Amino acid sequence: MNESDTLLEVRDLKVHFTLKKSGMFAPASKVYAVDGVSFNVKRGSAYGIVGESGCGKSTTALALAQLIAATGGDIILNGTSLAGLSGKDLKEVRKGLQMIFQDPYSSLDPRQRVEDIIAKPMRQLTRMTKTEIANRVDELIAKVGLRTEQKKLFPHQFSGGQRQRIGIARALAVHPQLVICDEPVSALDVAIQAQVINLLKQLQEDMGLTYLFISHDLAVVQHLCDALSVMYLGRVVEQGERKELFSRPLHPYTYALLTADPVKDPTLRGKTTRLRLEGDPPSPLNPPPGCHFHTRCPYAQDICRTESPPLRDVGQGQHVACHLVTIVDGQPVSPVPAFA
Ligand SMILES: Nc1ncnc2c1ncn2[C@@H]1O[C@H](COP(=O)(O)OP(=O)(O)OP(=O)(O)O)[C@@H](O)[C@H]1O
Repeated sequence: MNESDTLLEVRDLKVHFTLKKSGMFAPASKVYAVDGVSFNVKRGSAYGIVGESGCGKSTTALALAQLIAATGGDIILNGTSLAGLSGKDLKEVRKGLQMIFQDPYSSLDPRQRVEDIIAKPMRQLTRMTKTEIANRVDELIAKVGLRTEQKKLFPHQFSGGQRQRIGIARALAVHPQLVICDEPVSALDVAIQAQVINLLKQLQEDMGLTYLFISHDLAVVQHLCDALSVMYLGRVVEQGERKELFSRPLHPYTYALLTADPVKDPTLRGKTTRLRLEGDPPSPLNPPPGCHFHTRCPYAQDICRTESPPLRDVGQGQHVACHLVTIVDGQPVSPVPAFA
């Protein structure tokens, strides 16, 4: 990949939350919400981050959007490290990183008209004139499929899908370099989900947008994303291009996610053996030693219980953090069965 193709580099990102002591002599405890996450996002692409609830997806998104502070690591946008930026420089970077949130009900100010909601980032972050802002509001409203006269309405006068369209227009208002979508459709009905996903795809084609797309739903990620990382308990367990990862998952956790609901993905019907995960993920307050997944992995060996597997390049852009994946004749061999 050419250097200039990379819009975002995330290097060893860590977000550890320190919890208040429960008593005077109790030790302070830490939540290892994001614990050394690295990935690259190509300009003009859609990059997915998937995993179960609590694996650290939203925390990663918030840290990237500079809405919470990272504990460690670096975020490099367009070749510029964001570590230690402040004041005007930080404001400029924030402009380039806009978010679309999960809940279109709570993410829009109920007291503001739609035109003011969409205009707000332009008023705060740019020097655009009133006329320029008004024209851009009209342009964005049309782009997301709403009618111009609807700009005078308040959020409660819209359906969930329409509100998410307003959230998308607001995120695009200041021409962001990266649009971070945190579960943008999971609060919507299935039929509306498809409409919003198609709108995001259309906008990407029309405007050359780059997305970071956070979702627990692999079907949505498969539809929209070019490459992805699979997270488990604060770490990336597997990453690669969509085609490789969906046709040949190597990590037992990725395999379990992909085969969890074979009926939902018709392309996998009849080709997979289901790997059912028992129990919930352990707490990020007290992650298990070694591979975090070993407590739920049917293939776990002694080494998995003691040594943390690094994320290794296994060819074709695929990376996996599993002791049990080996390379034979240049090809990765995994303990999970290959799809038929
Ligand atoms: N401000 C905070 N203080 C302490 N712990 C936090 C805080 N924010 C998140 N966490 C914890 O960090 C872990 C990761 O949370 P996060 O919301 O990033 O996960 P997620 O994968 O996005 O899950 P979900 O889809 O349910 O939001 C969870 O255990 C969560 O309880």
